[in-house]
Amino acid sequence: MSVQAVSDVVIRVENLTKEYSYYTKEQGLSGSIHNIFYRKKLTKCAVKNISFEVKKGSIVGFVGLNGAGKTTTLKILSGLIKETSGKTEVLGYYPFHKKKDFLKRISMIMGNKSQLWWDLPAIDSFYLNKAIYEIDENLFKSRLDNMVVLLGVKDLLNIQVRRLSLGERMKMELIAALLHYPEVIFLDEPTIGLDVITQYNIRNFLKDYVEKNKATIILTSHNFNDIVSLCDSIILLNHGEIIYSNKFSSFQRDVFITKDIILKMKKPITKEIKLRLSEENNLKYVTEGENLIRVTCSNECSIDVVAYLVRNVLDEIQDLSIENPNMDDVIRSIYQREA
Ligand SMILES: Nc1ncnc2c1ncn2[C@@H]1O[C@H](COP(=O)(O)OP(=O)(O)OP(=O)(O)O)[C@@H](O)[C@H]1O
Repeated sequence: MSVQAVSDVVIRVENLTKEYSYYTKEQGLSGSIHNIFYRKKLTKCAVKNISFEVKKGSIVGFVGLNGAGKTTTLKILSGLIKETSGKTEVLGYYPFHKKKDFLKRISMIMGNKSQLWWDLPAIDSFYLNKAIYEIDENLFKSRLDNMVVLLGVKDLLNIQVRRLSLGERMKMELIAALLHYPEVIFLDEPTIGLDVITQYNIRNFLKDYVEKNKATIILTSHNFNDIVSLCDSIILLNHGEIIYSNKFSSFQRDVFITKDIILKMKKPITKEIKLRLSEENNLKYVTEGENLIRVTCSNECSIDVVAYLVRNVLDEIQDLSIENPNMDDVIRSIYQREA
């Protein structure tokens, strides 16, 4: 490996394992009293012996079903919790030492947790972060102005955070987390619960930030659009283990190989329409309800299939849309393949 390639790696994880220990508690008052004398200890292995590297300037998507170990890995990488075994290095630091210099160069944003002061306007939290991260006054002002304009929240800076909508608050969370211009950002579900326009704006904002600052992001998401539009590589976790890791382009070629064409018909689907569809031997479709048809086809064939449908049933179609497969279905298909 060349010297250049070695210095490009900003996150290095080797044989990382995290086990949580916890106790069961029986129900009710008698259960609580019983618990004082006898507690059953349980262990959950959330991350099992995983290894990977992330290069500077890349956006890596951590994908997996609920409980796969994504958040646990991000918490270890940001120094919030300690691993059980294995080696982690972020920007050359061991995260759990939580050195001031390290914390100044990273950020962790959790879509379902807030770092803002709930009863104060967001601008107060921004000034608090300015003090914590020792950001120069002029830099602070220019960065804040820039982000506020990009995210369209200028008029909301002086409103109490608890009065903001979910999407507005998420934009403020991003500003608070990025004011110190972190080089490595851990994003846990950044678009959870947001409408499509807000999701789109936040993705563009993040792309712009990475491009301009050569920052590195690891993000977890159950939203395929986040992965498709942001990530250049993908790591798939299942029960704490990495079952797939590749560049996003290869992932698309390997796994993300079908499209669903949804036809909304003007009238309930008749036998005659089904007959016309089945004339195309390889066409796989299912009907959903009275007048929805879902045709699944390979990516390369999707244009031909749309052309075929338009030729054969155009008069009957009220609406047509093309969708990528559902994220969880794709993950499940990889699990089955790996199994
Ligand atoms: N503090 C804890 N104590 C005990 N078990 C925990 C703790 N935190 C997480 N776990 C368990 O570890 C496993 C991995 O959890 P984690 O939050 O990392 O999953 P995830 O992939 O982020 O899931 P999701 O997509 O639902 O957010 C889960 O089975 C969870 O129940």
